[in-house]
Amino acid sequence: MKEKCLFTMMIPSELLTTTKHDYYSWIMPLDCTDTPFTFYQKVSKKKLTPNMYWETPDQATQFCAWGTEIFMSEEQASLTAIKEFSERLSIYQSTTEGLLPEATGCLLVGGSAFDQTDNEPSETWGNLAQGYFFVPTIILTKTHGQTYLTINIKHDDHLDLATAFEKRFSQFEALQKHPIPSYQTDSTLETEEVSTQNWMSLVNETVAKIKAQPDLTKVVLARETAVKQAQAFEPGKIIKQLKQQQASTYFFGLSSGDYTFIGATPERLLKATENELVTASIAGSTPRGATELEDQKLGNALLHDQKNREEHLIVVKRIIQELEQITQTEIHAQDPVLLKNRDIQHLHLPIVAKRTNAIHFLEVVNQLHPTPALGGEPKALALEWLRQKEPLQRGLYGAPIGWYQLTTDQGEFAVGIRSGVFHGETGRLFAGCGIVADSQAELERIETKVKFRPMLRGIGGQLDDISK
Ligand SMILES: C=C(O[C@H]1C=CC=C(C(=O)O)[C@@H]1O)C(=O)O
Repeated sequence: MKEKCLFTMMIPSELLTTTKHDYYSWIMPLDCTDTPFTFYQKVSKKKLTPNMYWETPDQATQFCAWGTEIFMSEEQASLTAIKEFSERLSIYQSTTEGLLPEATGCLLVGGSAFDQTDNEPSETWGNLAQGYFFVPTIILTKTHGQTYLTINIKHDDHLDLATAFEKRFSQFEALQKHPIPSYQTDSTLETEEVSTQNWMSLVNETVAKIKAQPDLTKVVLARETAVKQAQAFEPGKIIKQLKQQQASTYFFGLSSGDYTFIGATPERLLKATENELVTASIAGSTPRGATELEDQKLGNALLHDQKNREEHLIVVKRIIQELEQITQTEIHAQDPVLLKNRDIQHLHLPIVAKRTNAIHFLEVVNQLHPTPALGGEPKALALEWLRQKEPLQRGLYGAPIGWYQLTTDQGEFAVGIRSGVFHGETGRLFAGCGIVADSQAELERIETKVKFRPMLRGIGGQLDDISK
């Protein structure tokens, strides 16, 4: 009882008297031994969904978000629909901070579908198939060394705000008291690359198409590995293993019901701050070497390889063209550098544009997605080819995943690659690669095999020889 009173007194008084907003958002700095990841493990183990975990490659920002009174799936989860939704909302926000810290407050979190016109029901993706976004009730964020708790309450005519905030805070405190879960050791994992021969035939067909139709220069083709084990996959355990095994990637997990999309992607789609739009071109790949010398040789060869440079330049040109159009300012392209992850190295070029005019962040995300690193060039022709020929359902694979701060029009989306979707004892991992006129099916098969590795490691799979 005493704790309750103390807590009620902490609620800023203006939050308790304000009315007529769609959302009431309270953001407070917190001294907390739990990290967003330890919290995520608890939330995920208790199957409190929807939930989302997010961590940036530099680890500067992490959050665990869960619970909701509003979620968007199916056609409501398209980038256009969530933009319209965000424009209608009126939010009252109370924070002791001057500026709202990153990934705190009234957020929309989640991911859109790769192809927002795909409305096939899906066993693989469940209700994530066409994208899934939610406004979380509780968010534990750690950003630039400080932890924050956000509680978001949706308006209701009969709402007693003090009671509503108290109830959420008690849920948060109850979870804090829970121990961090421990996990069973893995049971035997079965993995099967799906229809590899058909996929290689499609690579050959796509090369022939590109040669025959010179205005189509690149198509990114994806394939799947089916995975299965005796006990259900545990998202907290998978992300824990991913985090132990590699650095310098985003880590994300998005769950709705029994379906979870997980990944360790190196690729940023777009970060929007007040003054900048920050994106990157990542395309062109080679494996890591077994020794430092071999690694350097492979990296140098990649930097000077004409086919890979071309694949990369297609992405750079398109992103710059889109951003120049959006911001009405000129951007000068530099040469790419190497981005090295545990299993793979890429050609990488960060691209920064000034945020000059009142362009909606979600509109820029919509405009950029899919870049030619995931779709192809030109976008429309490549997507048409994929819709016609690619048999798998991409769902959220290769699509924007991240967070959007509704009160500031800022946020960050990564590209959902090096990823997989899990449901009970089964899962599907995805990997794709850019096909251009010079592509060879066998080399592309090997490249995608390397790209399955991060997630295979995360679920404790065997890593066989990439050439097999
Ligand atoms: C489509 C994927 O990677 C993209 C990102 C980086 C490099 C790529 C490449 O070299 O082909 C792909 O465009 C994937 O990992 O599933």
